[in-house]
Amino acid sequence: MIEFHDVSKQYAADTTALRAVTLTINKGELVYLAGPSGAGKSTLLKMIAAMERPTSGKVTVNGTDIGKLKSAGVPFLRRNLGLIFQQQRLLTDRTVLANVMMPMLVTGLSRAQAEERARAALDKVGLLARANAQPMALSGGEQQRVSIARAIVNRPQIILADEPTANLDRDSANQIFDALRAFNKVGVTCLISTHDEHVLDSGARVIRLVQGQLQAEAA
Ligand SMILES: Nc1ncnc2c1ncn2[C@@H]1O[C@H](COP(=O)(O)OP(=O)(O)OP(=O)(O)O)[C@@H](O)[C@H]1O
Repeated sequence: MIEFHDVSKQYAADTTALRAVTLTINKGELVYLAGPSGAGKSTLLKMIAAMERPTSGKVTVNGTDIGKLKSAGVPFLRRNLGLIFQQQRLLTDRTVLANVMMPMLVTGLSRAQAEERARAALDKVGLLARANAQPMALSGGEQQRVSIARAIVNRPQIILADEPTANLDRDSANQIFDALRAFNKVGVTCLISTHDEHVLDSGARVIRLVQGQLQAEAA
């Protein structure tokens, strides 16, 4: 479903974010992407969403070659992706419910349908009772759960989460991981980056990057 073949990414002559990365993530897998700050985790995730292109090598997502994807094809690719990225903050002047409804209104779903699905998504992350709150009235962990609800409302096949527990305490982080694992259980492929390896569950598949290079996976 997601394949990297000998992928390198160079931002500038002296900045190489990924070096000859080859990996396959199958449908339905939950994979953690670990590694220190600057290791290339965000770059790898951005490539799957066509927010960055490989300098060399090939990235395919559901059979689509990201390097060859025209800009008109990007929305079609992203329709299958639930993105939880730091730069996609909640709109602070809208309610929690309005934030979660937004991606559906963009795709032309009726307000009534969008609201019904948004409420169901908020329920799944345990925040239905806060639907009418303003995001700033929520804790950091709650805001991140709203971001998860917003990412999953269009029923994506793949969730990409970039450091979804950054700046959260242990309990809040565990709630985030529980929510993501629940979506994985119903078949959504999840790729989650983190530099906090304490939160990884034993037995999970962990892909580790160091200075842009993939380390051998533990068997
Ligand atoms: N848009 C960009 N332009 C130039 N250099 C960049 C850009 N994005 C990332 N880099 C550089 O590429 C390298 C990898 O960055 P990346 O953000 O992928 O790492 P990361 O593992 O996600 O780090 P962090 O955990 O701090 O987010 C770093 O040296 C970074 O400075």
